[in-house]
Amino acid sequence: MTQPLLKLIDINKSFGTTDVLTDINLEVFPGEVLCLLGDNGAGKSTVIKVLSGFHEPTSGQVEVNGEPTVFKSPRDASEVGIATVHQFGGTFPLMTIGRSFFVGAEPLKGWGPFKRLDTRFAGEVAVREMQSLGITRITEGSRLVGGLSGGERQALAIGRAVYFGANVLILDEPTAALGVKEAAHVLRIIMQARQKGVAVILVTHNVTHAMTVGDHFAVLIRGVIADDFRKGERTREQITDLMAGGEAMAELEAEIEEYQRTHDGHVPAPGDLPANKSTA
Ligand SMILES: Nc1ncnc2c1ncn2[C@@H]1O[C@H](COP(=O)(O)OP(=O)(O)OP(=O)(O)O)[C@@H](O)[C@H]1O
Repeated sequence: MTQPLLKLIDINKSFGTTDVLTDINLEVFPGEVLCLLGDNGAGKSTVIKVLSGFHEPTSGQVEVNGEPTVFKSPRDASEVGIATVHQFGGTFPLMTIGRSFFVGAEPLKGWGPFKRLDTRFAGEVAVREMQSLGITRITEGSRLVGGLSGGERQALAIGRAVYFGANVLILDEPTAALGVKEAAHVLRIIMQARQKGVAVILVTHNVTHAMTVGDHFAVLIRGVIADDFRKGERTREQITDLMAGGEAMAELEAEIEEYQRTHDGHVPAPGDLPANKSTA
C-alpha cells in the first residue's frame, strides 16, 4: 500500500486543564476521502486546526509523507500542500471570481511601477478550473463572488486549493448550509478532487453525505476516536446510533463511575443518579 500523505500519531490537545483530544490516530492516503464524523463539541474543529497548523498538539506526532513534521503556523501546513476550505468557501463577496481565485498570488502584467493584476488571465483560469469541477454555468471571471450560490463558492475555493497544489484538502462542513441539489454538486466535486489523487478530509455531521463519498470513516466522541472503519463495514444506522447515542452513553458511564467512587463501589439504585437530562 502507498504511504499515507498525512498521519496523526497519538495526538493529544488540551487547553489549560481541559483535554479536548485524546490519543488521536488517523491517516489519509492520496485519492482517498476520510470522513471525520462527530456531534457538536466532539473535537472535529480541533483536529482540523492541528492538521492545518493553527494549533500545536500538546503531545503526539504529525507525519507528512512519512516524515515527522511540526507545523508552527498555518503557513507551514500550506507549504506542504494542506489546504482547508471552510463552510462558506472563505471567499470575498465583493471581489470578482478571478481576483478571489488568485488572492495572495496575483498574476501581474506590465513592468516595474506599471505592474497590475492580469485580470483577463485570472478570470480565464478561475472559470476554467470551476468548469473542470462541473460548474459549467459560470463563464465570466468578472462576476462577483457575492452572486454565486453556496455550492459555486465551494467549487471556487476547492478549485483554487487544487490549482495551487493542495494534496490534502480539508473540507469543514462543506454541505451544511446547502440545499439538496447544491450539496450533491459539492459531493461530486469532492469525488473529482479524489480522482485527481488529492487526499480529502471531509468533516461533517451528515452521515448520508459521508457515506456517499467516504472511503474511510472516523467517529469522534468527546475527543476520542470511538470508531474507525472503512466503506461497507458499518450500516448507516450503526453510524447514526453511535453519533447520537455515544455522547449520552459516555455521560451516563461517567455518572455511574462517580457514584461508585463516592459510595464505596456500590451500584446506583433507581433514583440515585441525576434525572435524565436528555429529552431524545
Ligand atoms: N481554544 C479553546 N479553549 C478551550 N476549549 C476549547 C477551545 N477550542 C475548543 N475547545 C473545546 O473543545 C471541545 C471541542 O471543540 P471543537 O470545536 O473541536 O468541536 P467540534 O466537533 O468541531 O464541534 P462543532 O461541530 O460544534 O463545531 C469543545 O468542548 C470546545 O468548547
